[in-house]
Amino acid sequence: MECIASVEQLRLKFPGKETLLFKDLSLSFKKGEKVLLIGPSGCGKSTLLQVLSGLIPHSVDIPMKAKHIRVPDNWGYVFQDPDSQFCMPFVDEEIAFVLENISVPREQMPERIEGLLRAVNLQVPPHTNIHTLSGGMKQRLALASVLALEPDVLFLDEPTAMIDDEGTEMIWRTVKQIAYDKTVIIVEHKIEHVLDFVDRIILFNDAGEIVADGEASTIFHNYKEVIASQGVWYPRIWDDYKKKKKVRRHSSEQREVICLENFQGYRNKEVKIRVNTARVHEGEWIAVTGKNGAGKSTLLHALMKLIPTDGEYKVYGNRLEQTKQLARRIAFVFQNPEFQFVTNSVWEEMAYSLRLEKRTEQEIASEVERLLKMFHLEEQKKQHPYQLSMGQKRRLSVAASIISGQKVFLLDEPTFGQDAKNTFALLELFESYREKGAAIIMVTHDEQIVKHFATRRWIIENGQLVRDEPVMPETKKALSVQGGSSREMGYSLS
Ligand SMILES: Nc1ncnc2c1ncn2[C@@H]1O[C@H](COP(=O)(O)OP(=O)(O)OP(=O)(O)O)[C@@H](O)[C@H]1O
Ligand SMILES: Nc1ncnc2c1ncn2[C@@H]1O[C@H](COP(=O)(O)OP(=O)(O)OP(=O)(O)O)[C@@H](O)[C@H]1O
Repeated sequence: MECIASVEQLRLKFPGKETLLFKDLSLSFKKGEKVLLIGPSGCGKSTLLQVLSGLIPHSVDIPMKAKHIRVPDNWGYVFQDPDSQFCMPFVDEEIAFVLENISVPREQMPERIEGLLRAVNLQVPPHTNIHTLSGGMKQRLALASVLALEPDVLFLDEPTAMIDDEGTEMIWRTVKQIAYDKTVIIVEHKIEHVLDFVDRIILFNDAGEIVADGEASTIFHNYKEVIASQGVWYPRIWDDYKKKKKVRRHSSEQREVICLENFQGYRNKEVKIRVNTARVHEGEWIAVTGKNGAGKSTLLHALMKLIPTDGEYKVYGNRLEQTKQLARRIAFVFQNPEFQFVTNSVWEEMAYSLRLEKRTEQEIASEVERLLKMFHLEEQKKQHPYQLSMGQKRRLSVAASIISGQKVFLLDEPTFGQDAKNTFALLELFESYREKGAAIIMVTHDEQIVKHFATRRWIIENGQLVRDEPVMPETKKALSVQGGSSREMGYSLS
């Protein structure tokens, strides 16, 4: 079959880095092939997609060399971070911009735009400001605007990382229908949704080398050990994890941490989140779940007073009115890690809040180094936070928020875009804090995380906390009879 994209002996080195990311990497893709790229966080999956599409070096000037590169003529690219995708302020204008580029007559545009929004189930008026969309809504729009192009080759870089389960299923159904005869190259950690679609899977190791390349139907069988050793997701990984999961201990302390009564959060003077009554205690892990756009991030923003609020809200019995006061008690991880970064290097980002606390340089250095190691970011310490891979950005945002030692955590999808190794390590770190009495409120779309780690669940629907329930006790019972430790699986952060 005809080759549509390839690289031969690719060598690439990021400025300021001592080592090559790819050392003579050769790879080719056939027309119509559906390929999934998997590998640990930071191994180079996104970079490779950018080389294959020609974005590197044409739009992003990175020194590279290759004996030969074949870039397809007509391609579409869904970026890992939807915010970097958009060039217009409104939803309809964003898609119209793409349609204009492929010469669709103006009078046909409204119908085409509505059809595309339906295809990704983005239920907002077409002339909505993109800035007001939730993370998952933005990802739906990013995909709609790429589908509008009708490209021969689709590069999809974790296109559903922030999309709810139902939406993820629906979006892949749409891609499968629209792109059944196209070439599709996918990077995706949520592999279960694409396994029936892809023909071929390529596994990379930490050094950006190919360690397995084969048919999708056999690769997990033939290379199971090497796949597991790289710490990437594979089918039924949670079953293996459960077998080795250590016994969960419940904190005996039940001190009240957060109290909410008739609490509301506003955006543009409109109530966007309402909580009639809720309590959070030490030792609780609350999973906040709900569809894209339901109001989960808005709830966390309200709890940090990043948006106007009213009603009763106490933290350890105190009414704290300012974000600054709250931040001393509560570690907050934003949904988009980039919104959090305030300095020019990974090291400085980690040191930032310790400097505010006027810690000594020696204390800062020792704490920063300890966490860099724990979060697998040592090699990146001099890099600008924006130059990290998505998984690394996510880990930096978590590490920088928890470094001050608060005991209450508001976490907005802290594991999205992570490989398995780092996901389990992060979850276990939080679990160790919870066991010692911390309180965790965590937004997630991952039901496995809810089942295995949460003690309670808050369901958000249409801007309201509609259910507050304990997580199925039999799950916890099942877990507590399992022995072993996570360390045996190599999932520990430390
Ligand atoms: N502009 C840059 N300057 C220096 N290093 C960079 C730059 N961009 C990326 N890197 C490094 O290159 C490596 C590969 O990044 P890439 O985003 O391709 O990884 P990835 O496999 O897609 O990871 P993830 O699964 O975490 O998204 C990372 O270690 C990253 O820190
Ligand atoms: N900056 C903003 N200005 C106005 N409205 C906003 C803003 N950010 C979000 N919204 C709206 O508030 C509602 C809730 O959004 P929110 O981001 O809280 O959803 P979410 O449940 O976190 O979704 P997701 O799962 O996609 O992250 C949505 O209707 C969204 O369009």
